[in-house]
Amino acid sequence: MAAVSGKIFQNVSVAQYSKQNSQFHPQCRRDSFTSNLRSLLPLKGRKPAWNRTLAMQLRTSSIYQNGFVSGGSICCNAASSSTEVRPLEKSDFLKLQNGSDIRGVAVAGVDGEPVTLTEPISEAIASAFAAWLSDKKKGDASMAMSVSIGHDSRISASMLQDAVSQGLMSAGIDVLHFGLASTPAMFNSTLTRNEEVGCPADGAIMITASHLPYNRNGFKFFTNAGGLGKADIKDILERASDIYNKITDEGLRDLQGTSSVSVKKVDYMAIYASDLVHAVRKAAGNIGDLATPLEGFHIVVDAGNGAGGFFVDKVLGPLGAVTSGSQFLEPDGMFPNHIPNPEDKAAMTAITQAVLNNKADFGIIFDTDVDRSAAVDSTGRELNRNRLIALISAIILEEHPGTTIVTDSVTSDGLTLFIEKKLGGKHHRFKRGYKNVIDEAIRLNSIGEESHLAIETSGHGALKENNWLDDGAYLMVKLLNKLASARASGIKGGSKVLTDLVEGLQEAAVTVELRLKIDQNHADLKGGSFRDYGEAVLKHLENVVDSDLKLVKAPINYEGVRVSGFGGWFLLRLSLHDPVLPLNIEAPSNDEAVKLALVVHEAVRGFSALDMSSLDKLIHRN
Ligand SMILES: O=P(O)(O)OC[C@H]1O[C@H](O)[C@H](O)[C@@H](O)[C@@H]1O
Repeated sequence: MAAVSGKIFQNVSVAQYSKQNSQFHPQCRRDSFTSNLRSLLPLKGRKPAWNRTLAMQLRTSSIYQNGFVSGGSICCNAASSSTEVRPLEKSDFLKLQNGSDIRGVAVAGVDGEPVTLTEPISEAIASAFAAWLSDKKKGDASMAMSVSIGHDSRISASMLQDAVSQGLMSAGIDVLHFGLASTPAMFNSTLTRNEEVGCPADGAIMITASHLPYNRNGFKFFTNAGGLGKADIKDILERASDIYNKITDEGLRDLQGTSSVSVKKVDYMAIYASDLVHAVRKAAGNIGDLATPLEGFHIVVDAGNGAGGFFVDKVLGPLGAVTSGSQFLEPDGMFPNHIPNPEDKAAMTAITQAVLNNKADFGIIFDTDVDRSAAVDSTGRELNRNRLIALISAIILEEHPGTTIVTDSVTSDGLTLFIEKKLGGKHHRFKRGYKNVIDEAIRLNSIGEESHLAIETSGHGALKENNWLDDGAYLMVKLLNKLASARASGIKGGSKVLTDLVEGLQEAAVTVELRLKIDQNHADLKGGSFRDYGEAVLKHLENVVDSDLKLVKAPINYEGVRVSGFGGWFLLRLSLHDPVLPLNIEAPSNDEAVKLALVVHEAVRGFSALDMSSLDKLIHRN
């Protein structure tokens, strides 16, 4: 059963898709594949988990069934049960690492994007996580361990959830299925004590590729110590490669044994959301109507068809807010309305328009898996990027005077002035990457420098009071707290109470972000890595800047080359993941922006593997 022109038909069985399969490797005998994993894994004194009946139950209990769009454009990567798995190189697994996440192509049909995140690979990754977790916990060998699994709205979610469940069960791990969930809720499930639902889980896996296109997917892993870091992800991928290849080397054996692990469906989002509701009620204090402190506020939410729709019925509704005009709340992994990404212009325009059309007091937008967010005030002013950081900083610095705010590297000079001069805090501009800023804030605290907020211009933000959970919903709760407490104290004016908090933030007239691609196949790289090449570009730029009296290199800088001049600044750095040098420029006018762009252009034009077209365009457009 196929779907047509962009629509996905649901309730389609996996078996029906077996012909539309992976380009990355042939289909596999997944049942046998799974059974063979067991010989490589710590079974914790349990019997092997997998059997065909359980597989069927898992498949039919999935919220989203695998599906595809006809016309050769989209199909899910469902494995058939008839062909064998071909061994893969370790490097194939390591290519799936994206900083502290795993990301790959899970849906076939996009030209030039072969499937890399197949069911057996995902199973092996989940089994490797189980082994990693078992090593970390170093507990009693007979101790039962559990892992929660959640996913965003992607069309490959169900397929990957099944594969991941199998990988965990093969390792004797009890599985908690949360279904559609947010990334922060998954981390939360490793912290929350709730015996009824089996929490805290020993580990959590979120199936998501954040805002990336529909054909991608990936995994984020958590324990109660937080999200796994780069080194752990590399370790897991290496283990996964061994598991995967050992099985294919040894051939496939028949499944034996019975299941002694449990698979439980849990409505964890209800538990997580009620904690958010409680936080806002608490912030409203003992004044006014405690149960519905947002009564009288009209708040619209744009979930971008990701996992954030729960915020309307499970958070804002119980708090008494009017939410009419909220949009794109239904999960739809084709993201038909806009990219669920608060950094995306079209997405911000959509929520701004919704606020204005509905004459709402406030607007909230989430990314696909709700670890990022942004807001819009009643006048349609976007509260994102530097403004959102300024706003949350103002709230945190009221609560913790003088504290250090850790941000990513592309934050503005105006933000530093605002945090340090207006709010009396300290701005620690660190590196790009949400995990980098969170880890840095934790490190600062550990050496005696108090920090309560780690936040990126991307909309990722984590607070000490919230266990350094990187949570877009909790960031918005901090803003709702302000609205609720203002109302409780009789202050009128809707979201003005928030807009007032960023009064005095200096903002550049011109803000530019370009991404200069490095051609990895270019002869200039001489077979070396794009990272080495990018570093060479940056070193050269630094030398040029050092010899130019009009330019001042940032005295403290943790990433790339950041330079002040012509009343503005620029930062050229290496992308965390891609063969790209992102260039950020902020300037008081177009002319000044072009002068800064020219500095970069002149310095790096000899590097012919670098795609300068966007820089050329900027210079010649003005
Ligand atoms: O270095 P870039 O390519 O700009 O990517 C940087 C971004 O990468 C990922 O999306 C991370 O989740 C973000 O925290 C980070 O800001």
